[in-house]
Amino acid sequence: MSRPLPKRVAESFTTMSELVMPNDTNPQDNLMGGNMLRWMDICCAICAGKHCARPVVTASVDNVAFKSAIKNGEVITLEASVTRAFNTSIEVYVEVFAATMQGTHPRRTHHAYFTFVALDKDHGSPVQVPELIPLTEMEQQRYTDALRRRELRLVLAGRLKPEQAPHLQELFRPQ
Ligand SMILES: CC(=O)SCCNC(=O)CCNC(=O)[C@H](O)C(C)(C)COP(=O)(O)OP(=O)(O)OC[C@H]1O[C@@H](n2cnc3c(N)ncnc32)[C@H](O)[C@@H]1OP(=O)(O)O
Repeated sequence: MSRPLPKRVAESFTTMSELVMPNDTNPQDNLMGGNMLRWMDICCAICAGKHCARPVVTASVDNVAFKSAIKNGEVITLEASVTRAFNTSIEVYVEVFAATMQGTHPRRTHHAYFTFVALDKDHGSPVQVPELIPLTEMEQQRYTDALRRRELRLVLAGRLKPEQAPHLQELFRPQ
């Protein structure tokens, strides 16, 4: 089967908002990390599904730091965009912003890279994804850096040997 036509980042850009409710929080009244991860996964999965036009599954999540607490009653907004398509997998970047319901105390609270794999509808096996066309300077930067991030996560997952990761090695080479 031929590879689907390439797509631009804007074609799958996804945003969603959630109001943090008592059921989402811990005894300190802060949003539970697990709930945050769940919403990040959902937002990224919608974005990945739009890009691939196929069923997608989460293959991995890179490091997520919980630096800034989000309080009960605050509104969070998630923004997800595809950074690069590989063969059957794509990398999606998600940023999370929080603010009060009145829009005060706005801040960026979380960000992470998710990897999704597109599956064939009939057999559930990985299938080729459309390539990504990065247009803006930021899209091109994320696209370039995605090679290094991919190598790092595949090395950490035991799927790639460090000596097979040239973009990653470049980081550690003296200038
Ligand atoms: C939206 C959701 O929450 S879905 C629910 C949670 N997710 C799941 O249940 C997924 C369960 N896992 C799976 O089904 C399988 O492990 C799959 C489909 C992700 C991968 O299956 P594999 O048999 O490893 O497939 P295969 O070796 O062909 O690799 C397919 C792609 O996955 C990528 N991949 C596999 N593991 C990882 C990983 N840990 N990190 C990043 N990419 C990975 C490979 O690099 C490859 O990408 P490429 O074709 O672009 O080079």
